[in-house]
Amino acid sequence: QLSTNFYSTSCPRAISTIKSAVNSAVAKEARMGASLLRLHFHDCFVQGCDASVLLDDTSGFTGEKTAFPNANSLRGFDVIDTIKSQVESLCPGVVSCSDIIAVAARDSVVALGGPSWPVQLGRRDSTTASLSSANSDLPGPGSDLSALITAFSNKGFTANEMVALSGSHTIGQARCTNFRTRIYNEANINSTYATSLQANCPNSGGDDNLAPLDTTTPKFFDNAYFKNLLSQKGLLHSDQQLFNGGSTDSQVTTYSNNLVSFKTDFANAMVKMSNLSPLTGTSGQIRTNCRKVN
Ligand code: HEM
Repeated sequence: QLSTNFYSTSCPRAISTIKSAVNSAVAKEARMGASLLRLHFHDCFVQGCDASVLLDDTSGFTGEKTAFPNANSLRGFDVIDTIKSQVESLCPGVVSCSDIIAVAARDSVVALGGPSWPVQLGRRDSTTASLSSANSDLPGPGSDLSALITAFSNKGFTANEMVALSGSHTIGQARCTNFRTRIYNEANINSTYATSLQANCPNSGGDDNLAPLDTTTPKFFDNAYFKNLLSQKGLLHSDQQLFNGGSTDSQVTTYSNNLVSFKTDFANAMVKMSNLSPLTGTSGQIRTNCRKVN
């Protein structure tokens, strides 16, 4: 039901407006590209790509922003607000918040040197959100390979697609609280790498101190993430699980040697992720303000 030309008559400048805004946000801060990509993932894995992740908590409504994977972690809400107000002034009540996130995620990857993909459009926005689904459906950084495979399989993805999508961690940052156990207690980590991370992630305190998920080129969407895994330089426990003597090792090796095959598989998996259970037709609504139900 979605189509790439959904707004071509109702809001012809919507897509170029989103792209310009993403390009300027990424030019200002490269990490914002990573944050917008992650926002799309955390939207789509919880109730489908319906912008449920954008809804603010109020006294009578609990959204997803305080879920463990999101709280003090998800970013990019202001950029989405800016884009939304620009497209609202062009075409009031036409462009959904969920479509804005989907296009912004694609444009972010392109801005950082990654592949492009066609974004199907026509998603509508939810009137609900689910804190409990956000807590249960988004995989955590302590997950083992089997848990990662299951979390993605629950959303219809193969293990191969899970590995390709994990290549997102070639950009962006993580907080100390999410990799502390790994750098102090795990054996399958490069010891020089672990020691260097410990300087900015003490045994206690500094929970929000950041380190790049890709230690070599964190502002560039390439295959360095997979190369790092071969030398046990995955930042998160879950990252290194993809190359730890298990069934996904060979795919990691392939991606580390073949940038084109990673980019192709990543783009295809993103198309699939972007299409997770959209609201269409008369379901949901086009929110005026992405942070609240009309
Ligand atoms: C395979 C399971 C995954 C796990 C366990 C996981 C976990 C995490 C964690 C813990 C962080 C750091 C958050 C923080 O410290 O505040 C992170 C960051 C990030 N994740 Fe994932 N993630 C996974 C898959 C994905 C997927 C599928 C995507 C996108 C399609 C993605 C995109 C990102 C990006 C771009 C960042 C950096 C965000 C920023 O710098 O603001 N991740 N992830």
